[in-house]
Amino acid sequence: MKITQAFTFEAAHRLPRVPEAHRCYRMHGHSYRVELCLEAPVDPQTGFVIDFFEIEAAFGPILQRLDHHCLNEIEGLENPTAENIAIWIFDRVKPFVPQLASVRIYETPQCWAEYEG
Ligand SMILES: Nc1nc2c(c(=O)[nH]1)N=C([C@H](O)[C@H](O)COP(=O)(O)OP(=O)(O)OP(=O)(O)O)CN2
Ligand SMILES: [Zn+2]
Repeated sequence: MKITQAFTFEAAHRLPRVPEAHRCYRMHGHSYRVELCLEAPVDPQTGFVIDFFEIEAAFGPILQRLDHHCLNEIEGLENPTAENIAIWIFDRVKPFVPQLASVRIYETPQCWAEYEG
């Protein structure tokens, strides 16, 4: 069974490795959407893969490190592309939520990156 919980955060970033003429070279912001997808059997007792509240508790402190921050200043996110943010989140959530199967990060409703570890 797969379950997904979505979160949002606001953050500033710039992409230091694109050409200077690229508009993303300059500092700007996004309203990011994160989707954490978990895959595991349903516990017949609870009817849950895992309680959504447990995911929220595990991801909360990680989300706080991103929300209303400049992503370039966060260790490991010096080049904060959607791809690298997905990897960064996956690597930090997986130890606490072993059922984590993938992380999706949306920069806009039309553009996202998905990492499956
Ligand atoms: N593969 C990737 N390509 C791009 C990424 C990325 O993370 N991975 N990121 C960017 C920039 O962050 C850029 O800010 C995204 O562009 P944006 O102007 O926000 O999005 P749109 O062009 O779709 O939105 P408009 O409404 O047209 O401004 C670029 N590429
Ligand atoms: Zn951007």
